[in-house]
Amino acid sequence: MSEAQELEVLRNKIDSLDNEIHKLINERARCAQEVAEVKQKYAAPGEHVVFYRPEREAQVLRKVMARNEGPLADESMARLFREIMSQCLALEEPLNVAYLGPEGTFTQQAAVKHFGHAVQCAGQVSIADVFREVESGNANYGVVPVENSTEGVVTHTLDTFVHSNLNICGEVALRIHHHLLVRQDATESEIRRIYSHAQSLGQCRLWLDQNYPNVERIAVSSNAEAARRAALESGAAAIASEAAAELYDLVMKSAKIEDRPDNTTRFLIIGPQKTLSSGDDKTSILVSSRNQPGALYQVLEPFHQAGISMTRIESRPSASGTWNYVFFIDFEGHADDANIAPVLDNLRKISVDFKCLGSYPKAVL
Ligand SMILES: O=C(O)C(=O)C[C@]1(C(=O)O)C=C[C@@H](O)C=C1
Repeated sequence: MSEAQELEVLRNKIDSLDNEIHKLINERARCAQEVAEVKQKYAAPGEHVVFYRPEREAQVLRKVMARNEGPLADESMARLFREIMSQCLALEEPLNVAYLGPEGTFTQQAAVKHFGHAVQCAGQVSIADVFREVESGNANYGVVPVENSTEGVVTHTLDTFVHSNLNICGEVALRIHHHLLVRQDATESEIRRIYSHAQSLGQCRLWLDQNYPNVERIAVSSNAEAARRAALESGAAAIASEAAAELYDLVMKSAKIEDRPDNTTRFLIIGPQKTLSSGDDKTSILVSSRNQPGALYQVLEPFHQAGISMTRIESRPSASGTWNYVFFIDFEGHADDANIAPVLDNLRKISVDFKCLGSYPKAVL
């Protein structure tokens, strides 16, 4: 057989497989529409029907990864299913997602990674605005950064939870690569200012000390804003993502300049609903205690007793006079789990204030 003939045989096979896949995807979409009807049928009169089910989505993606035999990588296959589910959910209910903008931020990438491309994303100017959009019902869900492996916690996000009634219903981890971006017409000697978000300047501190020790570093509200300025001002550069480079027509002068190659940011999905157990979950709580000897020990000891694995603890000074410290604690498991519910009940009793910020599936992708 000639090359053309061999290709024709294989392409015919691909065409017929595509046909099958196409039919199956639409069959799946019709099923999702039926799921939506069932959800509506069983909702109480006037009840807000919740179409988005993070626990089910996590289970679907975990199953995809577990049964995958290749040659496609587990993660690549899960990303394909992520998109299929995103489109199926959009048939049930088109979602609006507020994220810490503007367009081109890592938070936007996190939103797309978590929800897929079938949601309507709206960039907000601050973390507080993301919370407000969801609280007012303008957006169904919100996405905010919460911690970075190099720079630590995003204090703004934690502090906003203190006065918010929203729940955490998901998490996303994103590997963060920073690039030094300049205008197409820029030359080395022309860089006099480098713009970026304070967190990103921190994540590239050593690289900047080595390569641009005498250049002014200016913290701005987001990396995308930094890119926007670098595009407008001569003598300016930005530390930002590849997406921001494309958006603002900048070129990458130096790529992957983050000090630590494993630089990762964790984002939270916030929404009005509580999430059911997916079988592999995390819970975030906020606990305040008095400034007295043994207070922190009292908070932590029940976790140890119950064999609950803590993944993070963060303390923040209390804004009100009544709280001396606020502890933000993440641990493995769901608030409804038999070994966890009594620990939370106990904490509720012994703390000055206590809030369960939400139980949610561990990030799959
Ligand atoms: O199982 C459901 O509840 C569905 O709505 C179906 C489906 C899916 O496409 O698999 C879609 C949206 C939900 O967020 C979860 C899963």
